[in-house]
Amino acid sequence: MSEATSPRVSAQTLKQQAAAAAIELIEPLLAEGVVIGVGTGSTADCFIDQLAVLKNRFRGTVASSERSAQRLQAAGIAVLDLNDVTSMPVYVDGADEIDANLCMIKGGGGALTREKIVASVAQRFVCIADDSKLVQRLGAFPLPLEVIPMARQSVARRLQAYGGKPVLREGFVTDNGNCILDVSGLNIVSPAELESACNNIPGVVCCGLFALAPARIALLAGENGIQRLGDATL
Ligand SMILES: O=C(CO)[C@H](O)[C@H](O)COP(=O)(O)O
Repeated sequence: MSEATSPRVSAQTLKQQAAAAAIELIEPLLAEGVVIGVGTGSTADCFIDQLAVLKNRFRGTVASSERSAQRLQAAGIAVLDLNDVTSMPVYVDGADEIDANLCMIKGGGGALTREKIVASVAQRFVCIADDSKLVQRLGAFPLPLEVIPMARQSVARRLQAYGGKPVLREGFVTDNGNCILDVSGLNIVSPAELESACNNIPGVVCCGLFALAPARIALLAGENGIQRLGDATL
């Protein structure tokens, strides 16, 4: 890459900046008894690392993956079973793509099902990412679907009927013991309609579209600072 086109700020720094913006946003919510939902991925890792400083100011977390649970525990942050938690004020996670309506494609790390479950219990989803994740239309990133292994071929045929090109994520097993199909070539005109359609395919455990319940706030870090989309207040 030439000097003229090389970014001034590294991708890792942008992720840390997005995570820091989320910490600043949620800090007023922290109190004894409060549980925070925590996502999965390299940006969520930055959030976990920064949340560790505040670990004595809230009850604990629910993690969206074994990977995040391990990182939280290593940081000394309590990890709770979702079955022991009735409410969470916020869920913080990254995304593979996000559009202006705060609909997302998630699941690049394969944790989409637990991410959607934990997010569904939280009152609001705060998406943190570098601004390269902001797209005009979702779908350049292959859409991940978690699928029951016995149904991977039948699900793949149904996705082909939608114009998709499903590829099995080789050698990958989700935390729930299932496989992932990464589907490219989809023309995602209506993310919510496609999410509903995928949800209705027998054998699909979870679709990586988060459009029926999009993020409420996105904090996108770029060379010129944090771009905030969505609700004006938390
Ligand atoms: O959905 C996810 C994991 O299943 C992640 O949120 C998504 O892949 C973004 O990850 P990263 O922050 O590493 O770019």
